[in-house]
Amino acid sequence: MKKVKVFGVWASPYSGRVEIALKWKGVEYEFVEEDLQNKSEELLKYNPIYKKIPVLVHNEKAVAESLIIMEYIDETWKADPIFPKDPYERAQARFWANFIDDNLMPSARTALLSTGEESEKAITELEQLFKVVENEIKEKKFFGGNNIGFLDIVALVVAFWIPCMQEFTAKNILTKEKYQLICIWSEKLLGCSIIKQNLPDKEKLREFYQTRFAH
Ligand SMILES: N[C@@H](CCC(=O)N[C@@H](CS)C(=O)NCC(=O)O)C(=O)O
Repeated sequence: MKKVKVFGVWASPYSGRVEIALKWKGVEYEFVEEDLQNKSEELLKYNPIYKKIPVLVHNEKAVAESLIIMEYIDETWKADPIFPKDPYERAQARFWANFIDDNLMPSARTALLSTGEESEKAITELEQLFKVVENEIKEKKFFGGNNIGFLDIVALVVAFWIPCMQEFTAKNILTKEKYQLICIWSEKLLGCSIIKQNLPDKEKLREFYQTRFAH
């Protein structure tokens, strides 16, 4: 039995980022696919508070919450660090990761998955949030500077999942015309082999969203 297990859902950007961090480090792991409509006893045991994926189990000890799991991975397997060395830069990376998860993701979910006034309002909000991200990227190649790191992996949701969802829902919010720097960064990130090889299949993802979020 492998000593590292990830409880996740193949289509989830949260478990996706944990898998990419493990691949980045070359850590072998077993992926346990969860059915969120019928959560396993193990998931409930390992994450009794939130009952959510992803959960990383290392030597029978469980760590929940994707951002915390990524920190744990970086501290446990030290080669090829994903966090910046400098404490200030590390603090900034955590700040922007929380911004993405607490502000951008909920807003994108409502903008893309709801309809009518609720969606319109969320689209306006999301456009403002994209402007903030665009301003943060500026001339950097990646979020953390010249190399892909923690924040780029977290922000993959902007480079991959949101564009897929836009395509599936025919809502064109994140465009090259409006957010040139985000789109240039996205292309570079998606061109990186570890990232490219570990993203879900787009057609499979489309089917997943169609069945899961059909109105
Ligand atoms: N803040 C959590 C969010 C994870 C999350 O939202 N997971 C969803 C799937 S994408 C989940 O497990 N949902 C099940 C539920 O809410 O019951 C993290 O970063 O790990």
